[in-house]
Amino acid sequence: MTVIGILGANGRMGRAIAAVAPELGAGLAGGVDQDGAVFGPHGDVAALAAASDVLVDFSAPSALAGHLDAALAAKVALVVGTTGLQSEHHHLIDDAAGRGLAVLQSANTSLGVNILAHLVRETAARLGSDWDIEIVEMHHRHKVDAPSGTALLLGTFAAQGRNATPEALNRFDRIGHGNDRPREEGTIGYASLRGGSVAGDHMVVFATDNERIELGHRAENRAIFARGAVKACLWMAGRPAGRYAMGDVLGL
Ligand SMILES: NC(=O)C1=CN([C@@H]2O[C@H](COP(=O)(O)OP(=O)(O)OC[C@H]3O[C@@H](n4cnc5c(N)ncnc54)[C@H](OP(=O)(O)O)[C@@H]3O)[C@@H](O)[C@H]2O)C=CC1
Ligand SMILES: O=C(O)C1=N[C@H](C(=O)O)C[C@H](O)C1
Repeated sequence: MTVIGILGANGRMGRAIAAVAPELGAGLAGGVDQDGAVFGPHGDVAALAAASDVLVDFSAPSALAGHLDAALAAKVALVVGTTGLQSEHHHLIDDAAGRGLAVLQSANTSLGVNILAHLVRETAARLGSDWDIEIVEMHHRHKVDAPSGTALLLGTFAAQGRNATPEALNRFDRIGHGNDRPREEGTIGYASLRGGSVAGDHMVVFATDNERIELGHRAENRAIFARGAVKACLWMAGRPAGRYAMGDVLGL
């Protein structure tokens, strides 16, 4: 049986993962957060890593470097679901993969969003730059990062469809830069709403003169992310070193 250690175990996602792991046939070594053990006998990340086949991290970007080091030292795979990652965090992940870690990073572990990402890439590839792309997301009032990691993931797939990088196309600054700027052709815009208990809604709008295509996904609860994360853990345990994505697990 694959045994999982949960990082960020006291959080909404950490608790959701602990709840679904048994029904998917995974064992639990325990869970820690920044204050130590949340459940199980292991009081820090190093001890938990040593007792696990794979670690799963849904915590905070500031914790990532320590979690990568602990996984490398214990020679166990790591699944990273934390969002709000900046380019320096992605470099740390690439570096750890180069130093022998099997690491999967995904801003959204649900099947539905990963299917949606492929539909977005395909749609963007078939439409010219006279089709404006806007990504709208809504999440619960406790979420700290914006735009969501999923919105950025969907924007990356849209940019790929246009043979471009998200860095070249993304625009985050429509508000606060004066009132004299029409939309720049070919760019990808983002809007973030926060309120209530929304688990995660995403909509990608392709708009041109007189018509629109809207491709979207609504998460009704966190169990969809938690099940995807546990499936990713089961798939990652014992994998060779390298950086993986949810599409590898799902065969997309
Ligand atoms: N990939 C995906 O499919 C999904 C990703 N997410 C992402 O997962 C992350 C967690 O979300 P959620 O569970 O809602 O957040 P919560 O705030 O509920 O939980 C975060 C957990 O991480 C712990 N934590 C915070 N900072 C640190 C640190 N520096 N070191 C160790 N542990 C730390 C917290 O401990 P404490 O309580 O002591 O502060 C808490 O246990 C977010 O980035 C979110 O966007 C969420 C859903 C799905
Ligand atoms: O914080 C959340 O809750 C979620 N975060 C992820 C994101 O930033 O995209 C995934 C999901 O939408 C829920």
